[in-house]
Order: sequence, then C-alpha cells, then structure tokens
Amino acid sequence: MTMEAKKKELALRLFEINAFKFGDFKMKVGINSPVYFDLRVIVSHPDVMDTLADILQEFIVDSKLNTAGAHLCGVPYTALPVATLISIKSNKPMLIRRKEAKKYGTKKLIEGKFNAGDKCLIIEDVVTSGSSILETVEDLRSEGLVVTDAIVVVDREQGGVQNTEERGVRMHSLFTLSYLLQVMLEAKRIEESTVKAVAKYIDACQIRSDGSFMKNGTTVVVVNELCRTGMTFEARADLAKCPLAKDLLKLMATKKTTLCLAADLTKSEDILNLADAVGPYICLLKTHCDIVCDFSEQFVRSLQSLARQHNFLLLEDRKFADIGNTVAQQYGGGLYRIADWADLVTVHALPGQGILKGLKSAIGTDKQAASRAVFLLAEMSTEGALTDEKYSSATVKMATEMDPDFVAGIVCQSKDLVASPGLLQLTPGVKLEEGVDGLGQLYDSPERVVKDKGADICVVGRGILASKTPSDTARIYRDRLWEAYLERIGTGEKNGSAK
Ligand SMILES: O=c1ccn([C@@H]2O[C@H](COP(=O)(O)O)[C@@H](O)[C@H]2O)c(=O)[nH]1
Repeated sequence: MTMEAKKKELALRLFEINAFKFGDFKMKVGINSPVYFDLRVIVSHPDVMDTLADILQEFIVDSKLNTAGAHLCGVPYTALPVATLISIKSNKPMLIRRKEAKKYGTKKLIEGKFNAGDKCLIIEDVVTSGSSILETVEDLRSEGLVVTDAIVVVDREQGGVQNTEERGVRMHSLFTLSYLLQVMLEAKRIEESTVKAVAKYIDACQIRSDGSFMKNGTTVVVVNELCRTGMTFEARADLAKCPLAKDLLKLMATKKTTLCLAADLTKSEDILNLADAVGPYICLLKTHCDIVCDFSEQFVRSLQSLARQHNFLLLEDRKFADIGNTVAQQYGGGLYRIADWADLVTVHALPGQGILKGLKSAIGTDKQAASRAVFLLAEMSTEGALTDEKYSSATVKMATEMDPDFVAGIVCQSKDLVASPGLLQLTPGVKLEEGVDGLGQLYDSPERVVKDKGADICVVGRGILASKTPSDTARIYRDRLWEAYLERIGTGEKNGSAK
C-alpha cells in the first residue's frame, strides 16, 4: 500500500473513533471552533495507535531528517504513548519532559539519559498555535539539547508553522486540516458546506504564539458557522453520528415540522384517532405505554402503520433509569416489548454508561440497532428539578463521547447545553399560553422554547389534547414552531425577540 493510501485509511479511522469531529466546540483560547481534535481517544484503540506509530516512523524516514543519534521526546501528555511506540519500533532512545520539575530528589525537568549537544526530535499530536511544542523545546534547550524539528500528527493550520519557525523549529505534519477535510469530503463523510465553514474559520482565526488572534494586523471576530442553533436541519443531518438522528433531521427538514405530540391518553382507540388526525403535522409521536389501559400488540402495530402513513417516528417516553441488566429486560421484554416498536426511547443518564450498554444488548442485529436510538434526559421541565449543571453537562458528555451512534439527542431546557449539530435537542413544557400547571410543570411559548431555549423538537401534550380541534391546534403549533426555527437560522420573515 502506498503512503498516500495508508494516510487516507488512517484519516477515516480517526474520524470513525471520534479523534476529530465537526460542530461547535469551546477551545482553550476562549473561542468556539467548528472542528475539534482529541487524539487521546486512540489509547482505547490499540490497532489505531500501532498503525499511527508505523506511519509516523515511515514519515520520519521519508522526511529525510538526519535523526542519527537523536532522542525522541513526546509533548506531554497525549503524544507520549505514540512517541513511546515509535521509540520502540525505530530503536531510538526517548526523553520525557516533566510538566513541572520534581519538588524533591533530582528536581529534573527532563527524564532519560542524554548529554548536552545531543539532538532531540519532538513528537506532537495536534498543533494549533505551536505553543505546547515551544514550551517543550524551551525545557529541552535549557538542558543543552539541540532541537530543530518536530513531527506532528495534525496541523490545524492556525499559525503553528510560522510560530515554531520563528523559534528555530521546523514542523513536519503528517496531516494538515485541509487534507483531512478533503479526505472526509471525498469519502462523503462531510458536505461541502462543512468544508467551507471550517476553512472560513481557519482563515479568520490565525493564532500567534502568545495566544492572540490577528488577521492583516487587526483583531478579528471569529464566527463559527457550525453552531447548532444557527444551522439548517439538512446540514446538521450530515454531521449526525447516530443513523436515526440523521433520518429524523431529514424527516423534519422535508416535512417542515419540529412538533412532537405527547399522546398522553389512556385508551388505545383515542390515541390512534389522535395520531391519524395530527399525523400530518408532527415529526414524532410520544407515548407513555404504561398509561394505556388496553395496551395490545395490535395497538402498536396500528400505531406503526399510522407512523408510516404520515411519516413520523415513535418515541416511548419510558425514562429508563435502572442498571443495565434490568433495563435490557424492561426494554426488550415484559408486557410492552418496547424495543419491537418504538424507534426511540428516553433514558436517564443517572446510572452511568451501563444503562446504554444494557439497552443496546436488548436490540438484536446490527441492522435493527441502526433503527433504534435514545434521547438522554439532561434536564427536566418541572419546578425545582434536581438536574444541576454538572449533571446535565456529564449527560451530554456521555452522549457524545461514549455511544454517539446510539444517542439521537438530549432532553433539556437550556440553549447552550447541546453544542454538537448532529445531536437533537428535545424540549417539553411548551404551550401557547406560558405558565405552570398545578403540579409544577413549567410552560414556555413556542417562540421562546425555540429561540431562547434552543429546542429543535418541541413536545406538546395538553396544549393539543385539551383542544376541541386537535388537528387545527397541532397545525398552529407546527407553524409557529417552524417559523421560530426559520428565524433562528436567519431565513425567517420576522426578526426580534420571543413572544
Ligand atoms: O422534562 C420533561 C420530560 C418529559 N416530559 C413529558 O412531556 C410531556 C409534556 O406534556 P404536557 O401535557 O405538554 O405538559 C409529558 O408526556 C411528560 O411526561 C415533560 O413534561 N418534562
């Protein structure tokens, strides 16, 4: 295999394991970026680590650097395992730079055997401004080592080459961000619009080694066009990692609706009649199967047939919250056999990752798995809900880092919680009249929920159920929600604050 083919294969594998992703990410330097690299994830994929080390070793040889007698030093900490592997494979000795000098004993900054005047080659994972490389170089040089070159896995092309060059270090990058974008585009992993948004950001956001941003001598305002709430559902579908979220985003875009009906009725016939009447206006129909007094297999088959007829998905709001072994049985078995008919279910993140593993284990084949997904509950719509910021952020982390293929979205109430454009925000507590019911349920208007709270899909129950003409009322909700969405992405007719 040629080096080029190996690089492309590795690039696709890195994308697959989430070593880089596209969306809206807060960076160390305090601005939001449309692309995020986290090469730490490779330690969980030994095959990727091994391949990366092999390719880097070959890359070092191809770069024609004079590395005879040179030491290798990985920039702490992400580059350390890769540097170690290259050291073993190429039989080159390694040095380790401590981030802080030891407070006792030798007080060494650099661990390993070396003499002043020895050469040292830097290994780094991702470079933005190059400041991490330069910190390491400074410590190595202060011990008399000679450092002239750095091998880098990814150059984000935001000034690293110039900043390191100014301090006498040449960067040799296996991948540039532009190269990765082209490979992802060719492989149809991303759309042209994503490439353009990232390129625009990179062009506007060149970072100097002191951390300041400048372009043509002036400070710039950097706009991230991959911000979830500013994007269309069509564009976001391309960035969704979960197949069902992709389908749902496309469905919402073609049917022009973000309305989810909470069909909280207790007789199956009433639910079916309602689903038939309201079906043309909704993207999701949400059930609580355990409140249906005459629940039957026939009922769910009829519901599925209406879902196909009117093009909506079924969400069972079961709010699973137990250990993996129990939820597997609750989901796949029992009276309701939820996994057989519900496209989506709601799940509490409280028990941790095991709950998602348990639910997944109840789904049969890979094909079936691709047609099932969950919404994780990060916040509730009720007065005094105990879901605090730490809990809700940890829930979103669980969704994006652990099971991105299985989590379609987040149930929450706050705009800035869901950054990833591929994840859907589902928000209950929506009514034409704002207020509170007698049991602590809080309601906001359709406009406020979409524009101020960042909702993608809005759940409406009693606002429609209590109406004498549910289908007309559903249409009103659908229209107001859709108009608010258009205004949010900047294509609506009206502008201004929420009603
Ligand atoms: O935080 C949450 C999570 C779920 N729900 C569910 O949504 C509907 C809301 O019904 P309304 O009649 O519009 O109040 C209901 O099925 C809840 O179980 C929620 O309200 N809040």
